[in-house]
Amino acid sequence: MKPLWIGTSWKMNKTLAEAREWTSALVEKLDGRAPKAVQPFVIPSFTATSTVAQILGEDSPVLLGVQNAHWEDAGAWTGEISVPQAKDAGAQIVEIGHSERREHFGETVETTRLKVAASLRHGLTPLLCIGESAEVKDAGGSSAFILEQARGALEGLTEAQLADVVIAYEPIWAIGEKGRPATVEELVEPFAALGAEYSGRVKGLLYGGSVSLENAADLLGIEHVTGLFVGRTAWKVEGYLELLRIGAGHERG
Ligand SMILES: O=C[C@H](O)COP(=O)(O)O
Repeated sequence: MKPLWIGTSWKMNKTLAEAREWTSALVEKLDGRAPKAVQPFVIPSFTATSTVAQILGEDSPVLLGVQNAHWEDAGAWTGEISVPQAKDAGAQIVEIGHSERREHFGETVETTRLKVAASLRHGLTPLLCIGESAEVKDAGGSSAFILEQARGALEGLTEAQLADVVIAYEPIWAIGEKGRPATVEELVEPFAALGAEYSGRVKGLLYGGSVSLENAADLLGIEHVTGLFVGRTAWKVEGYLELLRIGAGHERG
């Protein structure tokens, strides 16, 4: 049975002192072991990547990621970082295509495809985020929309490469302060569509968007869901540890 992936992106939050505090508390509580059948991961801001890597230490049960990386290995791309630089700083995961990057920073299906390929080329796990707007959902187009995003980004991969990819379905309407938590009923169909195409072929099919201590267990119970990608609830380490406990206690069919 593959582990449940339970992780957090800090988005544009946390000073180095805050990053140290969160990570040190996590390391102390985990004491070198991941909770049963759970793969924890954390995705800090770029500035904290190497600090978090040092605190996690070598052979940590917690994987480390970056929130974005360019598809070129180096060059005149002001403001960007490359996958080799992310790897050099200690990252094992590259988050790609979060809706905030698609909306505000011009991320497209084509750039997500290039970034997935670059991550795999350097042996890092692409964490591909997909998700539809409220307008697309209201028009009944959620599953078709997210499948198009996934297929576009993963086009041309071999089965072996696909097996290194993690997909996170994060409906835009469910993310952040302005989002509304999705009900289990609303997520069954999109996950059935994703599961029909990718279940068993990718490393994980995660759900993200207003995950809380109240809804986490129910979300993990949705067919084909094999993990959670969490923002606000995990930014306090106690919240993250509680989510890991919920994951460890989850009975899988
Ligand atoms: O990357 C995480 C997601 O965007 C979810 O954020 P949230 O849990 O604060 O809604």
